Amino acid sequence: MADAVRIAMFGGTFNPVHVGHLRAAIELREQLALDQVHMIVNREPPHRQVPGVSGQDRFAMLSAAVAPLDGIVADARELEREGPSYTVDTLRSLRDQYGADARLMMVVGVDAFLGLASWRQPDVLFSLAHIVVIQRPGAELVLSDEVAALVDGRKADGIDDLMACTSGCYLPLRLPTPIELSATAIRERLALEQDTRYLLAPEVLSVIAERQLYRQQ
Ligand SMILES: Nc1ncnc2c1ncn2[C@@H]1O[C@H](COP(=O)(O)OP(=O)(O)OP(=O)(O)O)[C@@H](O)[C@H]1O
Ligand SMILES: O=C(O)c1ccc[n+]([C@@H]2O[C@H](COP(=O)([O-])O)[C@@H](O)[C@H]2O)c1
Repeated sequence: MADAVRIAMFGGTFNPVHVGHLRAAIELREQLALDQVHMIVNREPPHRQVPGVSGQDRFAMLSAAVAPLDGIVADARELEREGPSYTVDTLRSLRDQYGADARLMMVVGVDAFLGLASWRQPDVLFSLAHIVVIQRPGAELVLSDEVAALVDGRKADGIDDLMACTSGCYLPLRLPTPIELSATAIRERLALEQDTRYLLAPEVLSVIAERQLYRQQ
């Protein structure tokens, strides 16, 4: 029998997508031997203010950034749904697309993972996917009691163990090249008209210039 397909969802507000996200997607694909990484821009983040830059513009930056990358796609499915972009709905849609045998992984950075208990139907997430938590410099993986209870008994013993089943496990993962960078820091630089080269992909810089994004009113 052919090996089961390995798919990751790497979701974000991506306002804008930066090299921390892009290196993480590339290295995740390598480390987990993934067939496809779906980078998914949320339309309406469930847990923070609606971003000043539209979903379409954030998607345009993401699409341009991943166009040269093998096995990494910009996915618009959350932009096509009304209301807040709940991850549980997105994982259902990916599960429907790839089928019951697919190894489906939800990927989040440590900072996002620490808030898991306040997500919509956090226990259901595990019935749809594994959760892979990537380290992020400056964010320590110290779990609240609520998150500890959610992941209790689910920790995988490494990548092979994770890939032995379709969903339900949790794996903290160190990537080879952690990058200390946030979209907040980028927005601050852009607001001050400071140089953001080598923090953003050149393709993203072009979209920002063409669409005149992040300009002060
Ligand atoms: N430098 C990074 N290294 C690893 N993971 C990251 C990094 N930056 C963001 N992430 C992860 O990528 C996902 C999407 O993050 P998001 O789009 O909110 O970026 P951000 O840089 O955290 O943005 P902001 O500063 O606006 O909060 C989250 O799971 C987050 O933890
Ligand atoms: O489903 C939820 O309730 C939920 C709550 C908080 C965050 N998320 C998702 O987590 C991902 C990371 O969020 P962010 O804001 O750090 O980019 C992104 O895909 C969000 O839509 C999802």
